[in-house]
Amino acid sequence: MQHFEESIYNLIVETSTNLPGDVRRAVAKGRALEDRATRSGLALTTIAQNIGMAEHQVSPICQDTGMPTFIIHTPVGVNQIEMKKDIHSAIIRATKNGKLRPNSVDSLTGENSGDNLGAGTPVIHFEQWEEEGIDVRLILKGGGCENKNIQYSLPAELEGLGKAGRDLDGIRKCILHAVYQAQGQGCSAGFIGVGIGGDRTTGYELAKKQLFRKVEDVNTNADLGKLEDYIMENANKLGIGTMGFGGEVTLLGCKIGVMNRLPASFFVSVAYNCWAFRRQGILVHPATGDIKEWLYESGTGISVEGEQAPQPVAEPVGIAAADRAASGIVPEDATIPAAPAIVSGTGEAASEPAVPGHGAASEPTAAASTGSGGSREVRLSTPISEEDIRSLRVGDVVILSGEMHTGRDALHKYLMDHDTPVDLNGAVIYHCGPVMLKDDEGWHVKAAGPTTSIREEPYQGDIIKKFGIRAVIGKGGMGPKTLKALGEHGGVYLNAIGGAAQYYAECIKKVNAVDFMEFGIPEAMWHLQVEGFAAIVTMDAHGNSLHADVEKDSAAKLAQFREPVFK
Ligand SMILES: O=C(O)C[C@H](O)C(=O)O
Ligand code: SF4
Repeated sequence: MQHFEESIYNLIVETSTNLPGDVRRAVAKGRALEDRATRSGLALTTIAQNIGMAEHQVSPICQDTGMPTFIIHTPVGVNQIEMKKDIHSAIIRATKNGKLRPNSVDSLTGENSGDNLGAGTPVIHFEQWEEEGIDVRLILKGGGCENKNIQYSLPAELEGLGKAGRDLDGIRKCILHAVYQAQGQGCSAGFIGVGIGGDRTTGYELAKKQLFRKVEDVNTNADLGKLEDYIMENANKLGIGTMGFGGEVTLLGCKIGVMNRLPASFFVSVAYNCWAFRRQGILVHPATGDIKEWLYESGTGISVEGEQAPQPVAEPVGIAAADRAASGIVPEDATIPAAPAIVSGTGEAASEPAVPGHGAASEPTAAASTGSGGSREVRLSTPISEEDIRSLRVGDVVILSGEMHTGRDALHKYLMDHDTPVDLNGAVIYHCGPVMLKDDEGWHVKAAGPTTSIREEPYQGDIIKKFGIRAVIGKGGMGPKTLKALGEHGGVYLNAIGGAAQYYAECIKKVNAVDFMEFGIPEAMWHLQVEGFAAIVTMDAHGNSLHADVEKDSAAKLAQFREPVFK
């Protein structure tokens, strides 16, 4: 099978950079349901633009290319040992070429192997079958959405929903709760795979395998098909929205599988996948290793525009996101807009009605312009003053220029009891683990979207105060400890659009330097020169948190699903 390594390399690149057709149609459907001028609507526009950029630049849709997981069916007689060697070499090549982020980290030492190989990685499941061809499927599922997977053991008492029994209605409650508990942290709007039964291990495996079904297929089990339809009709009533900003679209797909269980156990396992639902497959010739056919429809040419009733919507700056997305590629001569789609073309930010429970925006600073609906676009350069930060309110869109510093799990733990290598007074910390490539000119950013910020909650408040940091950028929001520190010290949390890795890479004009390379590329402290980096204030220095409000609001909505539906 002399071409098998090349075929696997092509599968990896296609999966990482070109969102498949069925997923794009689901994103387009979601966009059609969301008001374009809201934060969620504009986040989806940024996502659409990012999808086109990734395809055009053949670069990772999201910087987190996850735990490469292969499910391979082979006819009898195929040498799986040789296949595994070819897969490893393709993984190494794809990592070296910046199509995968080095993601294999020693769980005890924290050391990143640098080439995505290591104990248990990549994941390769081989199964034999009666067919002649070799069927290879790959999913790249990132850590942030993997962290939102959840497993229920029935019967159980579920928050807001009461008792969940060992029946279809109990399963219904588990699935709704699974969508609720993810909030926006797993980069909603998401897709879920559900596994009913099995033991703890096989239940989760079944859930993940459901993600290999096509988005538009019909469940062969009529009862489960009805449950899938019910979930798709009702999960969006939770109002969590894209990125957890609040909105009409929280879930884009639900696929449910079932298997036998032990008498003592009744597990309902949910695999939560973000909007960057990257899975692809190939049928391979068993003699030559060539690709005979692709198993999921390519995304090329499939619009993520999403037809919407004509609405007075201000087009994003630069070439309209819709044109980029519709073409599926970013035209060669396209100038990537400095002010991103989060900000409308007229310089007005999302015309979101004022966030419930938040005061009207204070007087705009010199660099601000006021959009309708009370939110503003505020241009700031680092280092940022306390006055400028305290003038910001939840809902404002901040467009940043100047130097910012990446920092996530390893750095935050380190800074708790060490000093910082750079002055962080007035600085911006970006929760991001980028894909980076180095050549003779130095380091280049290949993908740089935000990571889930809640993981830094134990450290963030202390670090903000210890070093004088003014803004933290990430996604999914942070908790009460950080919110308190923002008020005491004068800081804000800015929510960037999760998964928009090409979008934000475009705003990074230069890599000034890097510290802590010993933490590995994703965890190092990258000092980046940015221009036009846009993100939304979702936690401000006045005690306001959009995340707390959406969580409270969606909890109340969840409770509406308490009464039995499937009797
Ligand atoms: O690891 C990352 O860069 C992002 C991660 O997938 C996350 O969603 O937090
Ligand atoms: S950052 Fe968001 S889009 Fe990227 S892998 Fe994590 S959850 Fe998915």
